[in-house]
Amino acid sequence: MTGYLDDIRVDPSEIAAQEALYGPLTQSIRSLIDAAIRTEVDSEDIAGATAALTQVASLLRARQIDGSYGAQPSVTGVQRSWASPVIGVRNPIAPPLILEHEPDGRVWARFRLGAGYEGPPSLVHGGVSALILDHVLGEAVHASGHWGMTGTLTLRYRRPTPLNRPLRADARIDRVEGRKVYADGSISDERGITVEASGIFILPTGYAAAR
Ligand SMILES: CCCCCCCC(=O)SCCNC(=O)CCNC(=O)[C@H](O)C(C)(C)COP(=O)(O)OP(=O)(O)OC[C@H]1O[C@@H](n2cnc3c(N)ncnc32)[C@H](O)[C@@H]1OP(=O)(O)O
Repeated sequence: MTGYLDDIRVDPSEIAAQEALYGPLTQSIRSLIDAAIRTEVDSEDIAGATAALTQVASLLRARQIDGSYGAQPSVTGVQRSWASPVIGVRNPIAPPLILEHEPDGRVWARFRLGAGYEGPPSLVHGGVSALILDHVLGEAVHASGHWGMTGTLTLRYRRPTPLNRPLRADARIDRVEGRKVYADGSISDERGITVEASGIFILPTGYAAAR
């Protein structure tokens, strides 16, 4: 079976050029999502904005890939997750998280979540916290030289997570048992942990280990 991480390398300058091109587009749409949720302009302006956006969408759709973005190769030959809803350079719904990797394998990110991530009023939606923790735990698994699909993700919501405040996500792997990698992590605000997570990531039958 073909490995999930194909060993194809793309010229770094081409990737940098693509990031410089698509990054600002994504940021504009991110800002648009927030504006669409919070706007109080009159109905004529809403109608004008709707028409303008329909035009923009058809401009972008003039040439596009079939289906979803998939696993595009990166400089290092591993998957380039530009469509990820957590870290994606080309996904406006990604906060995005900029992940930092420590030499001991810990993975963390600082971020803020605005109006587009609301659950209870002025608080982060629990599913959004789960999304972020699934990804950050998965990254810790990947950083350890393993790869796996999320088999089980267990969350404990200890306190509400605030919108529009500095947040931090942390993850590390706990242990490896055969094809299963156990990882732990959390989201914290300035006062400490708000959500704790533990996950079991499983290398599917028939797939080769990443390293
Ligand atoms: C770097 C990028 C980070 C990205 C992070 C985001 C990750 C994701 O969102 S992944 C998407 C969500 N996850 C999925 O869709 C997974 C769907 N499920 C599957 O594909 C399969 O059920 C899968 C891969 C989990 C296991 O399938 P399979 O390889 O057939 O497992 P199987 O042979 O039955 O079991 C292997 C071992 O795992 C255990 N196991 C199987 N399923 C689970 C599970 N869901 N939870 C816990 N343990 C499990 C079995 O008991 C067995 O344990 P042992 O070896 O001790 O007997």
